[in-house]
Amino acid sequence: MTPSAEPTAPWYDADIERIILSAEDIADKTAELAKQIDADYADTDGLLLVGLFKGAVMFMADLARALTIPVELEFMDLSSYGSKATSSGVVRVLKDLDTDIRDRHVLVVEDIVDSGLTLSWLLKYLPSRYPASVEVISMVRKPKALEAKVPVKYVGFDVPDEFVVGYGMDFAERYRELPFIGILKPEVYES
Ligand SMILES: O=P(O)(O)OC[C@H]1O[C@H](OP(=O)(O)OP(=O)(O)O)[C@H](O)[C@@H]1O
Ligand code: HPA
Ligand SMILES: [Mg+2]
Repeated sequence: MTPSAEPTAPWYDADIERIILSAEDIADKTAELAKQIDADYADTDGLLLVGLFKGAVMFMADLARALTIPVELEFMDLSSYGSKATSSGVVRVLKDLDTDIRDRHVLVVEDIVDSGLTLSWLLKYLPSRYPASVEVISMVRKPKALEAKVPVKYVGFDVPDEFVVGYGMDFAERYRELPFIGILKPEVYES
């Protein structure tokens, strides 16, 4: 599909190499994952969704509305990328949890798992707060995360090892609002 086939943000066409997941692909997958999660947590008193700023905001909003079990929304802000296209390798906590997660069923919501560094750090940190359980959902996953064996229970799509943007994902804070997920032209982040 060419970028201009999506009825939005034509001013970004020049920067997007190709769309890999349309808004419809994303919505269909969200509904499918929500159904699975509804069933998996049917016998619990509900879920605490922990979204990571800022990338997971779109997925968090859509997933929360697609689920039928009771959910509460919580956000953390961890950063390892800054304005670059490669991870700095160091995870910084910019905003911690505001609530006590003890005995709660936690589902970490991510837009993307790439090197797996952010998630590996978080999965070591959260057990220190004694949740009843911790699982992870991510709309997309890169091959490096698969190799690193980061435990992502619910995965929307496996995507190629290229820099992707849209549906919450940015490059230098741009492109998050695109309703689709596309590959950013390398000349945009190499320049
Ligand atoms: O698996 P990793 O290699 O750690 O990369 C994935 C993380 O990187 C991005 O966040 P970023 O730190 O760029 O912040 P943002 O969500 O505000 O864009 C993305 O939203 C994930 O949280
Ligand atoms: O490919 C990516 N795109 C946007 N943000 C990211 N954070 C890690 N990998 C990516
Ligand atoms: Mg980012």
